[in-house]
Amino acid sequence: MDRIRIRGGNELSGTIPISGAKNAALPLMIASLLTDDTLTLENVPHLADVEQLIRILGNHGVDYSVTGKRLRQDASLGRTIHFTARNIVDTTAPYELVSKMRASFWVIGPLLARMHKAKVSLPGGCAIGTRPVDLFIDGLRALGATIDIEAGYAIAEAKGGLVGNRFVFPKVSVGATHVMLMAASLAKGETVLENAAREPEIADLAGCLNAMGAKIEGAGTSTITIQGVPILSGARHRVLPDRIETGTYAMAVAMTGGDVTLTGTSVELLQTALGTLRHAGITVDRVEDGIRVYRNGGGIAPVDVVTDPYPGFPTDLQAQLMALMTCAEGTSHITETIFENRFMHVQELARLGAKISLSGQVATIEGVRRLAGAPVMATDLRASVSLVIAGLVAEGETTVNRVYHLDRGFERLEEKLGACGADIERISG
Ligand SMILES: CC(=O)N[C@H]1[C@@H](OP(=O)(O)OP(=O)(O)OC[C@H]2O[C@@H](n3ccc(=O)[nH]c3=O)[C@H](O)[C@@H]2O)O[C@H](CO)[C@@H](O)[C@@H]1O
Ligand SMILES: C=C(OP(=O)(O)O)C(=O)O
Repeated sequence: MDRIRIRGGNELSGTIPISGAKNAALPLMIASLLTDDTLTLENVPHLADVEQLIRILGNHGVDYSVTGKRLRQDASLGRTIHFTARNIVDTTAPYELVSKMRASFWVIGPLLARMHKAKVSLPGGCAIGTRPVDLFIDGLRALGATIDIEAGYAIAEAKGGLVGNRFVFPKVSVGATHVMLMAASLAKGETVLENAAREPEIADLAGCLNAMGAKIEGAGTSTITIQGVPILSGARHRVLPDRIETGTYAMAVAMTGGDVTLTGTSVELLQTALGTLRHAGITVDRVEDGIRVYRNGGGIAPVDVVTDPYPGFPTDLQAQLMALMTCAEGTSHITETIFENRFMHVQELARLGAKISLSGQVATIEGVRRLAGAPVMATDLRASVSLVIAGLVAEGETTVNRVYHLDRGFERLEEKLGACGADIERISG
């Protein structure tokens, strides 16, 4: 199993190219199931989750081909992948494939819409909470599907096809909003989604679906209206930049000090998180094609943050912010409101000398003068990268084990950080 070894103490300076967003690429790839034409996606990141979803889609009959690989020697590769679901050969998404990744459950939407049936294993993904699927089921039922849960599978049918309806999400859900967008695009008549997720990845999917011929208005707001169409065509769409990767590297620079420009990304995608960094005393500037982040000399000020659905502070940056706050000059509080079990990095950060106490969903972080390197274990995707951030300033050597979590969501992390001066390497085997 690969490990990442870091020797802490180096400032970061230089340029980090930001990849396409994992959490946009996944639903966009799944949207290829909605048409027998070719959906071409540009700027697709090279990640374990993307490769796994290619396997899942392949099982349903989606062919793919890759172009635009390794055009440049820097890390901003952004592959172009062409997906064609000429015939859906299987409407079952088996446990062996789906259990590895939460988003794979989302195939239920397009399969139901196009094939009027689907049998999909209940999902896996990061163990950050119970992560039920009730909202998906209630939403699809509102569009006329019958759904039973049997032996770990959701078995769904929509004889005669899905029919548009009004659906009010009782709770904001990114995944359920993605699925309802895809399903309603091929339903008969109008669907109105209320209390929909507003994440940029939702608007990205809607933009792609509209390019395929869907009629969606309001994506990016909490009310989305979809006029169903009988058929969708192919399209070409560029995956939006990864705001979580952007925020992660911004926090890494905040942690080490130095001066880094994050390219191919935009401040608009993560205003709240960048605002938090400014409160912490970090300078964040909009520059052409990206964001410049620097901290020269000054300390890190403590902050109080609550995670929230977009446009709030993202739960996917909570662990990274906590790593940063371990070195703040004072006490910070971070409240996690999205997932009930997303503090697994706390005990690993403590191995490096962090002082963090937990009370329910609130973490209190008392800044310390120094962290010291140690072996640590990645427990989930964002938790793993928080350990890398801490390792960048910890004195001595930090080894992050179970790097496969990192590979789900960070493209060429050690290369990107290494190019900016970090002493970081991957140890294979
Ligand atoms: C691949 C992807 O894009 N993953 C992101 C997506 O996950 P995901 O789409 O799984 O997250 P959701 O927005 O659905 O989850 C939000 C909350 O709703 C709950 N819930 C969700 C569905 C449901 O049927 N019932 C229910 O109770 C969840 O347990 C959680 O407490 O959004 C999360 C919240 O921004 C991010 O952390 C994940 O990185
Ligand atoms: C939690 C995440 O992913 P997933 O929803 O696929 O588990 C994440 O991207 O941080």
